[in-house]
Amino acid sequence: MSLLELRAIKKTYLLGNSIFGKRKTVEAVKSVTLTLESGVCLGIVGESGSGKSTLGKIILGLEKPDQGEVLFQGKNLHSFKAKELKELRRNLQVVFQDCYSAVNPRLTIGEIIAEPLRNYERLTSSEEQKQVQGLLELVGLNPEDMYRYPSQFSGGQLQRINIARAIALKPKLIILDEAVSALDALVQVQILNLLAQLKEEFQLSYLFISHDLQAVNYIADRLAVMCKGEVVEWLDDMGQLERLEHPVSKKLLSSVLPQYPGFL
Ligand SMILES: Nc1ncnc2c1ncn2[C@@H]1O[C@H](COP(=O)(O)OP(=O)(O)OP(=O)(O)O)[C@@H](O)[C@H]1O
Repeated sequence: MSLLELRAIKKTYLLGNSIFGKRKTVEAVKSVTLTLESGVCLGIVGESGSGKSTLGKIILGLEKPDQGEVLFQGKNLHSFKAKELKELRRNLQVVFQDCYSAVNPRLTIGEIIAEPLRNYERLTSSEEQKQVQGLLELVGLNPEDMYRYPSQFSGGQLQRINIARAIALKPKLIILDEAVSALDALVQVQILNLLAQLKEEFQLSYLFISHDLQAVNYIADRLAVMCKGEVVEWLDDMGQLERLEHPVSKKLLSSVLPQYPGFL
């Protein structure tokens, strides 16, 4: 059984009225079917507006698809009862691009990382402190950082804190939505290395959403290329990047393989 399965997902947004009074719509996701196996990092790449984030929001339950099904461990997400939904949230975490707005500036780092632990586990304060400090070390930060505030950290450090919070409950799947896109190149590589190491250590699965094929290529095991709401190409093996054929794939490829005779 796949960890995650999307079956013919469709999502259309209603926009404002056109000048003729008809409601305009945008088909953000047209008919997406894909599967993600346990322990795998699936990269979803595509240009801006191709529907990547909408897909992520649908999996997270932040948006409801107009048609289609999302199955998590074989079960339709939209049929989940309250208790199952709580369990799903434990197993399904997310790290967004904007590391600053993802944290409450008035809370200490310790409180931020402890939040999922407080929601799901009954720990004594010394157990909680030990876990938070362990998580900080795991993401390459200092245990003493738990007493500091978000404004005292760089973007890369804050993204490490967001990752620590995301792995606190040892989820099965983490959606990484442009999670390294706002960071400097060197910091991006450091965070990608950290994500790869955590994936191995905790057998995590990732859905790595990005417009940057270079970053996707660094971490993903498999690849889905999206264009105008559809998956237009699929790779089971990242070693076969040169085989990509769709014009959008070729355009994205030129950033990874500069010698590629594509759309430089
Ligand atoms: N809440 C919304 N209301 C109306 N249109 C939306 C909404 N969210 C997304 N869209 C539209 O749906 C399409 C897909 O957007 P989406 O954000 O999923 O793409 P994306 O590939 O993630 O791009 P980006 O990386 O720029 O966010 C776009 O045309 C976008 O304008």
